[in-house]
Amino acid sequence: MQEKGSISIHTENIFPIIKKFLYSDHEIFLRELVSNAVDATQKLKSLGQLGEFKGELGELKVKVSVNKEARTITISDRGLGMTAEEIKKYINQIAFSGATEFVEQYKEKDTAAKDQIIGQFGLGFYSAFMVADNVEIFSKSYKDNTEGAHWTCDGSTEFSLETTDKADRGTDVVLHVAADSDEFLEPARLRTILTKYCKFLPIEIEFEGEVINQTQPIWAKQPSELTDEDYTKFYQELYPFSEPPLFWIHLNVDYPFNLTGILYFPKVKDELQFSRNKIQLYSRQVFITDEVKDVVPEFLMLLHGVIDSPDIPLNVSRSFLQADAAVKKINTYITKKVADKLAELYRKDRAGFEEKWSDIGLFVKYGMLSDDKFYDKAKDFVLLQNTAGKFFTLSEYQEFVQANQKDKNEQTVVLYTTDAEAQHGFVQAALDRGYDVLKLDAVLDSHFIGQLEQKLEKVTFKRVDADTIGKLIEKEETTESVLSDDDKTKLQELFSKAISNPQMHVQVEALSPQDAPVIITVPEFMRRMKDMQRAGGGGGMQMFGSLPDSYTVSVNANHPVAQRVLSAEDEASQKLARQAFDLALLAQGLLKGEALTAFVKRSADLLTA
Ligand SMILES: Nc1ncnc2c1ncn2[C@@H]1O[C@H](COP(=O)(O)OP(=O)(O)OP(=O)(O)O)[C@@H](O)[C@H]1O
Repeated sequence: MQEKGSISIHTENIFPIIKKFLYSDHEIFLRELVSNAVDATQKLKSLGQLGEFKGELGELKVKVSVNKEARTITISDRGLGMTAEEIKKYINQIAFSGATEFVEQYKEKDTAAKDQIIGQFGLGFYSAFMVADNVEIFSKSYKDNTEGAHWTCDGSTEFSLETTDKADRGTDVVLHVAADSDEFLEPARLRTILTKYCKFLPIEIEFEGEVINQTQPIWAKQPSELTDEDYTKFYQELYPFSEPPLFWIHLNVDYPFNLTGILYFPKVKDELQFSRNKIQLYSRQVFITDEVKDVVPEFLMLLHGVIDSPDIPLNVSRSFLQADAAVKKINTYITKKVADKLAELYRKDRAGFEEKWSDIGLFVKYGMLSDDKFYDKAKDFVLLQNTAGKFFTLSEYQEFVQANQKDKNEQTVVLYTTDAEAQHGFVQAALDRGYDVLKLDAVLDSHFIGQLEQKLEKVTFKRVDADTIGKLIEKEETTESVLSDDDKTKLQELFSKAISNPQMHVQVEALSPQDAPVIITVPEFMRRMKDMQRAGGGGGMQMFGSLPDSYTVSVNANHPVAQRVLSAEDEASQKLARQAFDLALLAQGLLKGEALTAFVKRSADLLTA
């Protein structure tokens, strides 16, 4: 039998179009052809199990070979094969109908829309023409009494089909590599492509006498069959030379969508660094991409591992993915699983959970900020740590501080430091008062504070240096001033003059005599505004500006220094005031440059006076 025919495409020259516009992704032809071979093999295995195929399965490897001289790449399987009729139906009609549809839609669109369309088609068999100018199929069906078939197509819409002597069941696809695709004749290149896409295919793939894949990756197994070692070993295989993961989650669901996978929590410490160890996306063990944006919620992109789902549409553009219902469900499912796993770790091993907190805190806070459902779960296990190193949950902490840190308006004031070293004086003052101070010094903490204030009732956060200790948490009782109102005004004027900086707002306050003579603070509100401005990219100038616009300088009316400044002679009084102010700057880490030099000199003078 010999037949010539025309593939039912009504558009001329579709191959040049496709070839040109899919250029960047040419290598996927191998993934498509090898997965077709694997599918055909698996179908035969199923037929065997169903009793519809009674012959010997024999060795079922898929073999990939390359012949540089002959300029061919051959993909051979011992799967169910195709008769000539089936080739006409499956290759000429099915495989090429995708192409026709593609070109039809493609013709009318502008460039941006074209990019989107390209993404929407599974290329399948047809992608062979991205690298070959002639493709042959030699196939023999598993069915009894069928003849081998030989199909040839040169990339035009013409094909030829004839019978052939093929002894063995299965299909050989032979690509005659085009002149512009020489790279694919390099065995090293092919090996790289195979390891990228086919490393976990369920049927053995042989290349240059070696099996290149693991047919049973651990995510396809039951968690009960696996040990911790299996999980960490697999992690090392995925990401060689990486630090071992903290823990992992084995995903396994088959309704209402199908999904398996393993997500690993890496050690991330306190950085929002997007790692190179990305989550890999598979569909039935075929690698698809490691661009999992939209499939995995953004805050979980810091995780590592694999996700395998036949329900994730392949070769689709981003906007398509975002709208896809299955993808949305997968997203929700993964978020829930991660929250459940964290809750379980917290419940079962609180000490271990606290130990890992510096690594997982970031995920948890990021998750709470970006997903309300996650917030609802995580609010019970998110941890706060105080300056003494003790951990609390949100409710434990509120309970812990509420007796002491309620202000006169019944607001619980949570005190925190963003840098326990630099703010040491203020932290100490708060602790001396019997208050507790939290360490909130991580990347996302300023946002996290904002969220907690919104969600928790009657709770406000204040950084320890937001005010003088007496006013940080305002109580009913007030300390009496030993100074008269006149003296207070005079003191205020003396200090303003000595400081002579419009950014410094001097006020005289009745603090405890044990407090410092002068204290510089930045009101919480003001500082947050500044932080926001900075985060919003206020430009390099603001980034490196050493002072915020406004500081509060509280002069302690009850400190002996106040009396001395008031009673000293003009020049000596100014010197004292400046010295007291510089001390306050020093405590805030703000004394620098010329001012610091002057301070050191003045201190020496005062010591010898
Ligand atoms: N090696 C093979 N052995 C047997 N049948 C094959 C083989 N390769 C392709 N086919 C048949 O040709 C059809 C078309 O293949 P093609 O790869 O274009 O699309 P597909 O595999 O159905 O979908 P996809 O776009 O996901 O690859 C297949 O469905 C299958 O029936």
